[in-house]
Amino acid sequence: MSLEGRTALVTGAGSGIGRACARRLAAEGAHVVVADVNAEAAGKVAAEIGGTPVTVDLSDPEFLVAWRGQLPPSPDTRLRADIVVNNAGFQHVAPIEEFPPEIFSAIMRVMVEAPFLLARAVLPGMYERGWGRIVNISSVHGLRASPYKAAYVTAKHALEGLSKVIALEGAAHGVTSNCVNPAYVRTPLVENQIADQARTHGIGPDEVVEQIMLAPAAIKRLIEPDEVAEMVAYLCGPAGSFVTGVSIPIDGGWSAR
Ligand SMILES: NC(=O)c1ccc[n+]([C@@H]2O[C@H](COP(=O)([O-])OP(=O)(O)OC[C@H]3O[C@@H](n4cnc5c(N)ncnc54)[C@H](O)[C@@H]3O)[C@@H](O)[C@H]2O)c1
Repeated sequence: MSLEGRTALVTGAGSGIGRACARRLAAEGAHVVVADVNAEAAGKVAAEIGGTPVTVDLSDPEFLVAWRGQLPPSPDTRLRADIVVNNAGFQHVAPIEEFPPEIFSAIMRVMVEAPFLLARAVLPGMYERGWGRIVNISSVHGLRASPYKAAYVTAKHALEGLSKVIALEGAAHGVTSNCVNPAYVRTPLVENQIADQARTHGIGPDEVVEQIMLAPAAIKRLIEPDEVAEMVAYLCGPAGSFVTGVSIPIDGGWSAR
């Protein structure tokens, strides 16, 4: 129970990797604020782990106002968090010349601006208490590109930069900031991608996984959300206290090529 007494905000915690992170951090004793645009999903996960659900759309620049209104009253009006896991995200696949600009903007707001706004809100408190952990769920696409994922690749690369700047500014105040970079994780986001690609290429879902998704990886399987959550718990726990400003691939050897 290395995180007893800590409060962790996990965005997109209603599903997939975020849900696994929320459960894992709660198992370490943290009180978890389960934030998601999907109220039902946030409520379910929060009930499961004794956390606080927050319904929030991170594509709305005013999301912090909605967020504050749902948290239990605190003597401190600022957003209190010892740990932030920036996980919420989604993607859209299209060639650049057909990529809708409004979807590009929405992806940038959720995956780059929201982590920036959250950092602005929580860092002063972390600095005062001399302890904080920011973990950004980036991707292999934060380190390398794929065609047709302009917004996703751009957003993840930007998140890598933000994470390093926070690491440099936070170091003197006991705050670490890191990225975790998974390849394909078995979550609803990936299940949808498998179905889309099966339709596009006229092949079955198993062929999509084997022939397309796992092609660059050395270990030929999808990752489980708990395997990502384990790395997040490591970065937030005592063993991770000297690790900052890095990006850790969990990609079955993809980035070794
Ligand atoms: N699944 C993968 O293979 C994979 C690989 C690398 C990185 N990632 C990253 O991991 C993160 C989580 O992905 P996942 O696969 O668990 O996806 P998921 O679709 O299972 O879960 C994403 C969650 O984010 C929430 N969300 C989406 N838009 C939101 C918004 N505007 N405001 C608040 N919440 C919002 C959704 O409601 C959902 O609960 C994403 O940032 C994704 O880019 C996923």
